Amino acid sequence: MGFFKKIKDKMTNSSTEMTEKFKMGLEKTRDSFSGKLNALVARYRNVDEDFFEELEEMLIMADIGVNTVMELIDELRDEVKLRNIKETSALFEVISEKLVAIYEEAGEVETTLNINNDGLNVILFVGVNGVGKTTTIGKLANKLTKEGKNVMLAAADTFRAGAIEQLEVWGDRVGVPVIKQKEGSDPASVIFDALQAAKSRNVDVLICDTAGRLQNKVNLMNELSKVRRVIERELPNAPHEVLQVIDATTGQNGLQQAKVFGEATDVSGIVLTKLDGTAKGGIALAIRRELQVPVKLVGLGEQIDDLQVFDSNLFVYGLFGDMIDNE
Ligand SMILES: Nc1nc2c(ncn2[C@@H]2O[C@H](COP(=O)(O)OP(=O)(O)OP(=O)(O)O)[C@@H](O)[C@H]2O)c(=O)[nH]1
Repeated sequence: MGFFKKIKDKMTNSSTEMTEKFKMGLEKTRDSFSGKLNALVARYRNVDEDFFEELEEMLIMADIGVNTVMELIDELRDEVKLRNIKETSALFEVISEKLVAIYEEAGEVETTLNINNDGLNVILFVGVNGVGKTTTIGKLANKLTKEGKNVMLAAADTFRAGAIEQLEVWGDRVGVPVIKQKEGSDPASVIFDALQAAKSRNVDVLICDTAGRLQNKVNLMNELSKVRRVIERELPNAPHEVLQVIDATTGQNGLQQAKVFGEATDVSGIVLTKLDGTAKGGIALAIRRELQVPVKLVGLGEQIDDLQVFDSNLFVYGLFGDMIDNE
């Protein structure tokens, strides 16, 4: 069975709404990626070294990451020999298969959030300013509320002007309480208050916003480790998730940010926002491969329900679209 057919079969487990979101959210990447791939295949009928060189360049341009692309090209070369593939047009499916394999080989593919059904769960959000952190917290609060969870927000980004109010707007919109203090107060103290409130009000999920000052790594580390210490002391096994938000449109820069945050705190998952706003969606694969941290959620648009659980098969569907539809 061809790989596109396999993806199509696997997609039957996903709702049509989810499938559509991935297809629409990845439109820019698909137009660029599939468009270039089609042109390349039309130009080089036969698989040869020149073809591989251009393919390599094209994949690097899609932000898949140099190391990942090198591995991918090596594997493609092997596959071409093994299956005795002569025509470039036969490579679409092999490429899609390798993209999924690259993602899955990097480790466990568990992308669901670690949320237990009984007791309080704490999710800590980290990331630099402007990447879509507050918006993502709002969207996640909405998603969890819809799933029947009792959600609370902690406004521990006490540094950026307007951050507390912005979170409150989301709290009102979704209908969940926001625990806050005044601007400039100690984030760890806000988190402490929020934990007490969450415990006494039988909250299922406490989502904590934090400030993202990348300019000063020592401050960032101190702040995050203090916040963590408070959480760990007040609730064993918490935080259940530390999610770093990365803006997909910043490409390889986002990868650099992730490395700094990774040194400041243990990150359990990545939220990749604004995938709909970039033609370089390949960054999702680079992050997985180069950081060894799974992409757990993706932002595929500005609407409240545009935050989706990442799925490597749906991602590849987003990249190839009609080719898979027409299988
Ligand atoms: N198109 C698109 N826009 C998004 C997505 N996620 C967030 N945004 C937009 O990105 C902008 C910045 O988002 P914010 O949530 O304000 O940024 P932030 O990271 O909270 O900023 P800080 O609070 O400073 O960390 C907003 O205009 C959001 O609507 C997404 O997945 N797709």
